Amino acid sequence: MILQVADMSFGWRQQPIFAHASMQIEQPGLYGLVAPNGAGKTTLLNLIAHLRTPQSGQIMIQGQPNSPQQVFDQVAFLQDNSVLYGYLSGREHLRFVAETHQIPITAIESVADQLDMVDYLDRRVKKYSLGMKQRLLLAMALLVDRPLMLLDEPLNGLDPTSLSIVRETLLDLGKKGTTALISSHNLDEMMRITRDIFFLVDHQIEFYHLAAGETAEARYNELYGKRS
Ligand SMILES: Nc1ncnc2c1ncn2[C@@H]1O[C@H](COP(=O)(O)OP(=O)(O)OP(=O)(O)O)[C@@H](O)[C@H]1O
Repeated sequence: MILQVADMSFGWRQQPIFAHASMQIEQPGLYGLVAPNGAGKTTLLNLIAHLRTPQSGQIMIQGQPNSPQQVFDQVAFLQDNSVLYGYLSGREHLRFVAETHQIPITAIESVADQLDMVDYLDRRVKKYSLGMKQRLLLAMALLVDRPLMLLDEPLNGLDPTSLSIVRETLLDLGKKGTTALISSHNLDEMMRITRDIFFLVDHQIEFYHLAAGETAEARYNELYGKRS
């Protein structure tokens, strides 16, 4: 089992987010994570990555509890751009990631090339646009190259060209047997990446495979109220 969340509950003081929720990923591949704003997508990714602790229940990665060591060994996490340092360049971020994970510095060039970032790699991040930051965050996750990738809104703020670069990158990851859990509000783009989607509904995590002809938007509207 690649990822197992079992009977997990987590909430803030007045607000339950998960109540005895469970999820499983048995097969490698790309999986979507979809829910309305504030439902708990980022919280779920933080719980899996051990940045938050559930009040009850278990989270297992590759059959082991999600200890900090297990997360370090098995998981690459693309968080939001608040984890970036404005006064450092993209290359400095990638160097730092490579050093802490004992990855050869030469891997930086190929990741930067793959995401078409070479032109701005030496500029300070405070001068980056939102889309440039998104590509740097994805580059950092790709460099770490773990069997399980947690990608929090990797499609956010991308122009059509960047979107197609990122889409191809994610599809390649899926082909090489990496597992990625990808949150997004961009349902059309999500469907081009995967038809296997986890939806957060009533404090539970529901898996759904979109059948041929079915759209993520129709499923979303069915689950969250609006009728099309
Ligand atoms: N540190 C915190 N303290 C209290 N409540 C929090 C905290 N962080 C998040 N929340 C609340 O937890 C809920 C889930 O937040 P989360 O960021 O996981 O949602 P999300 O599904 O990722 O939302 P979005 O689509 O807007 O990114 C929200 O209602 C939010 O207000």
